[in-house]
Order: sequence, then structure tokens, then C-alpha cells
Amino acid sequence: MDVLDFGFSTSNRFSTHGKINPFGSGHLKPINLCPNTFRFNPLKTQKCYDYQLLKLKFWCGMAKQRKRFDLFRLKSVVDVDRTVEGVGSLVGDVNNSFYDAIVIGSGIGGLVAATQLAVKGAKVLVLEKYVIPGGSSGFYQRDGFTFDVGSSVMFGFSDKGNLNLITQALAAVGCKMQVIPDPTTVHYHLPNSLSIQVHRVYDEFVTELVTRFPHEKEGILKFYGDCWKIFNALNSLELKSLEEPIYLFGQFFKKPLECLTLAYYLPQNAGNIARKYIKDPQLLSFIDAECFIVSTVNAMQTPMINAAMVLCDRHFGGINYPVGGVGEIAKSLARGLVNQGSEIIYKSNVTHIIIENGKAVGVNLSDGRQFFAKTIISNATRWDTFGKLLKMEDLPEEEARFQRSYIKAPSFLSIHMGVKADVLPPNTDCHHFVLEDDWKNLEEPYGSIFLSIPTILDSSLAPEGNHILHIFTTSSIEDWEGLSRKDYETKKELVSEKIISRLEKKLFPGLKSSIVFMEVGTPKTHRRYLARDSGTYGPMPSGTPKGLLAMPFNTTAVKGLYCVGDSCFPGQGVIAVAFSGVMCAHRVAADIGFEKKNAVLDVALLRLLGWLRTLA
Ligand SMILES: NC(=O)c1ccc[n+]([C@@H]2O[C@H](COP(=O)([O-])OP(=O)(O)OC[C@H]3O[C@@H](n4cnc5c(N)ncnc54)[C@H](O)[C@@H]3O)[C@@H](O)[C@H]2O)c1
Ligand SMILES: CC(C)=CCC/C(C)=C/C=C/C(C)=C/C=C/C(C)=C/C=C/C=C(C)/C=C/C=C(C)/C=C/C=C(\C)CCC=C(C)C
Repeated sequence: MDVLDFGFSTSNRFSTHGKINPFGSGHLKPINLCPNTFRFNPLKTQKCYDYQLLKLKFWCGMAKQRKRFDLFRLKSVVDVDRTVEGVGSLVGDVNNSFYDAIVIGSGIGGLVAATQLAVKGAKVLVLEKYVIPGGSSGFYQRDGFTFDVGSSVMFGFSDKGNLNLITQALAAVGCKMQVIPDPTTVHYHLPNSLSIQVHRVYDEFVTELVTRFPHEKEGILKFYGDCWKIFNALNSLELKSLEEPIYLFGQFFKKPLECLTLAYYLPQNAGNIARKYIKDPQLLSFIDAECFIVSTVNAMQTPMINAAMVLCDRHFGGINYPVGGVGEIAKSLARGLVNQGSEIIYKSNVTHIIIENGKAVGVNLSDGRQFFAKTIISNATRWDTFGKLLKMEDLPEEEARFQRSYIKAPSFLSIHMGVKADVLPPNTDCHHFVLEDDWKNLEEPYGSIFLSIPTILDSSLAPEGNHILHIFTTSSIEDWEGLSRKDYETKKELVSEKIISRLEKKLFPGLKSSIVFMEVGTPKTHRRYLARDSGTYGPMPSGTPKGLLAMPFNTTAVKGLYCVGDSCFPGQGVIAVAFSGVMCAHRVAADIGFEKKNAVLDVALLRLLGWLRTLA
């Protein structure tokens, strides 16, 4: 078997032995940006031009004063990614202007925060380490295949309700994507030959579950019924920052019952609610699997609000796949950002957040560039933000508390594969979850297997006559460290061979001989190319959490510094980080004058929320 390593490539994210990475640095052309040149955009009004000029003058003054104006650097090192068609690239009008916000990282969390701010009128600069946007929702191409780097299951991507945050984020910047409805969110293949398809139509799913567990019909209806209660409450609210008092109290005033419902469930976990209604241990294990696929922990550790959100959205709006692959979402957001007059610069590795008088004011890049802004938003994980980007003697108490309550979830071993189409039986579902023998292995490394076949929905992602299989399973970085290169590669071959054999036995006889392309990524790959500490998938509770109570929002103990992404409320997941982006943009906009704000209420609410977190 030919196992290609993209975990050790030196220059490009997914380069493989003897293969050319289509996004390689060789395609990046430097451009010269003269900071004194302001390119007038005739579409902009005179007012806007005057404002930009004023900002430019202001910055020149600032720069002189601070001796930060390094013309040579600006001329020589600004790279623009022109290689990937359609990816928004640096506009570069006034590269040195003083931004309203700098966003470190262009994961979906960072991009949503950036675009939401940009549409409110803020000037935003996104700095992305890699050459395309998206982070774990990015993509890469090989031999005619377009692979999603991470998950292909998209929640919040319908045209219904208030919780379709991905659709709304795109619409805010004038983008609408063509999507393909997925008739089955996931097909479970579980111990004791329990096979369950989660149909798009709720009644069909419940009927199937009740057929397997007829004695638990009432419990099933009650548990999923509670999920709907929460989902409907969430869906009735306008979603903005829960850290902004005018909005929060306004929602309580407009929708008191819904807000109280959410407040009631906020500190609760799905496992406890399930146990109120359900006794059958196998059904409870099934609920664990339902939670595990979206939280990497069992139901007892999964916040009820998060469980309800995903267990209902898949039936309400349904799971929809973007035509062209998941990477198209980030590409569209990046393009939308640039169209709003903001900027994104790729190959910009932020190494340090600059603090002046206790306030975050700018960032240093690994190539020596510096950028300054009124606010800094980090889309790196909180471990990376407070462990690497900030050199603080003492970790702020809020962060220390976060790190006690949440630990890094394991990373993944990912196998991206091209196979001959005829190996898949007719009517194969797009997403599968496989745990063959023992429920105990659910959370064990390599215990459960996730499988997505996005070409079932969008055949254009693979050459004709082929399918894509994206197989992943939890794996920790410790398992892959301290190995020689040879041992590392041998281990990749062995581990992936076992996973493929299991799938061959359970789902697709003849799988091995149908492989036409394969690449294996380990937790080291995730760490390296997604810039996530230990390659972590996100935070997971260290013990039994009090629902979402301990999860920090976007503000931090450092003035002017905000976090966005999966180590913020409400946690892991593309839709979850999109919500975190919406919340972050609202809070930042209020702080820099683009939204209403009440300073006294702010202090009171932030203290109250801080205190509530100590109760968790
Ligand atoms: N890991 C997976 O397989 C996978 C797949 C799909 C979706 N997801 C979901 O996506 C969520 C993560 O989304 P997110 O928005 O929080 O972040 P993300 O990790 O997807 O993106 C963060 C981005 O920030 C960039 N970055 C990090 N540090 C940087 C630095 N110092 N300088 C410049 N750029 C830097 C990274 O290159 C990356 O592009 C996860 O919770 C997960 O649920 C994960
Ligand atoms: C403030 C206070 C204190 C209180 C008050 C009360 C209130 C008002 C509250 C409110 C709240 C809210 C609004 C909330 C919200 C929330 C939300 C939105 C949430 C969300 C969530 C989401 C999630 C979690 C998601 C997730 C997902 C995921 C992770 C996914 C994943 C996937 C995968 C992995 C795939 C699978 C695959 C296969 C199977 C193949």
C-alpha cells in the first residue's frame, strides 16, 4: 500500500513525496505596495476618500512617532495569494492604515468575526498563516480530487430560521452558495449490529429509532422533545453577543420564556436529561454516540444546548453540502471580506501580540512585519493565544480557570482517499459512523471511525468513475512524537491499514484494491498545518461540566484582546464557531463605536458572567 506522508513536508501544507503542491509558495508573487500611494477607488464616495486619507495621515503621524514605519519591509515582503481562483486576496490600498480590528487566523470563526465587523463599517485585517482561508474547514486538491480538510457535515447551512448562521454569514457579504441536501445526516453502524440512519425527516428518524427500541418509545420522544424545546427557543432569538447587556436584556424583554428556557438548560448536560427518560443501556450508549460525533465526549459531558442544536438542526434546516466542497465557504467569506473594503493577507504567521499599557495594540509576524489596530481578535486556540502569542508572566485567572475546566481534545488521524466508484454499493449514504464491537471503545483512540463520502452528493469533487473517502478517527499527538521518520511512516502505514481493513470488513468488501489515491495525516499534521496546539480538535471538559456555564465568551482579561473560535462559547463545530464569530463581532463593534453600548451595564454584566463561570 502506498501511504503518502503529508505530515513531514517542509515547505507546503500538504505536499507529498514527488508531488507538487498546487498551492506551493512558488506560485505566490510578491507585489510592491508603496505606503504613500493611495489608490483612489472611483466607486467610493468623496467622503470615504477623505476619511481614508485622514486615516492614512493619522497613521503616518503615528508611525513616525513610534518609528514603526518600515517602508523597505512593506515593499519587499507583502505576498498576495493569487494562485487559488476565487480566494479573496489582499486589496492593499492602504496596507499600513490603522485598522479597527486585526483577526489572527482565517478559520470560520475568524472569518465570520471579520466579515460581520466589515459589514458594520469597520476596517479589518485578517492575517492567515497558510496560503488559503478556512483552517480546519479548508480544502486541498490532488490528482483531480478536491478534499475537505475536515468535516463535510455542515449544520446551520439551510435557508430557514435564525440558526442558519453559515448561510447568514455568507449573505451578509452578498454571497449565496448552491447547496446539495443530504438525505441522511449519518448512518450509524454500532455494536450488536445496531444500524441506524438519521434521516433528514425527523419523523422517519424517530420511527426508525422506535422500531429498534419499541419499549423506549416514550423516553425517545421525551428526550428529543426536550431538544426541540431548546432548539425552538434558540431559533426564536436574534443571535448576538451574550456579553452585550443592551442586546441580552432586550432579548429577555422580548422573549422572556425562550430566554428562561435557555437559562434553565445552560448548566445541564444531555446525558442527565437522557437518563431522566431512558433506561435501556444500549439506547443510552446510542445517545452517547449521537453526542460524541459533535463533541468528542459522551452525553454526560455534552452541554444540552449544544446537543439540542445539532440533533434538531439536522431535521429543521437539514444538512446541506456546498457545491464544490466545504472550502468554498471560506473562499466566499474571504472574497466577501475583501469586497467590503477589508483585507486578508496569507502567509502571515503571527508570532506575538503586542501589548502597550496593558492593552493589545498590534501583532508581530515571523517575517518581522508589524500591524496595529484598535482591537485584536485571535482565532488561534486559547492555548495558542495565551501560551504562544502572548508572553505573559502570569496566566490571567480567567484563562487559568478555562484550562482547569477544559483540556485539549485529542486530534485526528485522517485518511484522504480516492477509490474506484464501483466499490460502493448502490444507495450508500454520505456519512458513516462505525463502532463495531464494544461500546467501551467509543471514546478510545482509534475506537470509532468517521467516514464521509462527499462525492455521493457532489460528484464533481473527483475524477469521473471515482469517489472520495475521508476517513478519520481520534488520535493523540503523544502517540506520534519521538519517532524517527522511518518509524513514523511505518506507524502511519500500520494504523491506516487497520482502519481500512475494518471498513473493508464492515462496509465495503474490496476496498483496499479499489484505492487509486491515498494520503494519511496524523495529529502532527493537524498541529503543523492548522496551527492548533497538539493538533487538538478543540476543547473538551476535564470532568463533568455544568453544561456551557464554564465556557468563556469572547472578551479576555487583556484589554483590546478578544478570542473567537472553538475555545470560546459554545465550543467545537463549524456552526458553533460561526456563532462565536457573530458574538465576537458584536462585542467588538460595541467597544469601538459601531454598535450601541452602555459602559455601566457592560461592567455589571461582564462581572456577573465572570462570577457565573466560577460556579461551574
Ligand atoms: N479538525 C477537523 O477535522 C475539523 C474539521 C472541520 C471543522 N472543524 C471545526 O472547526 C472548528 C475550528 O474552527 P476555528 O474557526 O476555531 O479555527 P480553525 O482552527 O479552523 O482556524 C484557525 C486558523 O487560524 C490560523 N492561525 C492559527 N494561528 C495563527 C497564527 N499565529 N498566525 C496566523 N494564522 C494563524 C490557522 O492557520 C487556521 O487557518 C473546530 O472546532 C471544529 O469543530 C474541525
Ligand atoms: C448569558 C446567560 C448567562 C444566560 C442567558 C440565557 C440565554 C439567553 C442563553 C442563550 C444561549 C444561546 C443563544 C446559545 C447558543 C448556542 C448555540 C448556537 C450552540 C451551537 C452549538 C453547535 C455545536 C456544538 C455544533 C457542533 C457540531 C460539530 C462539532 C460537528 C461535527 C461534525 C463531525 C465531526 C462530522 C461527523 C462526521 C461523520 C459522522 C462522518
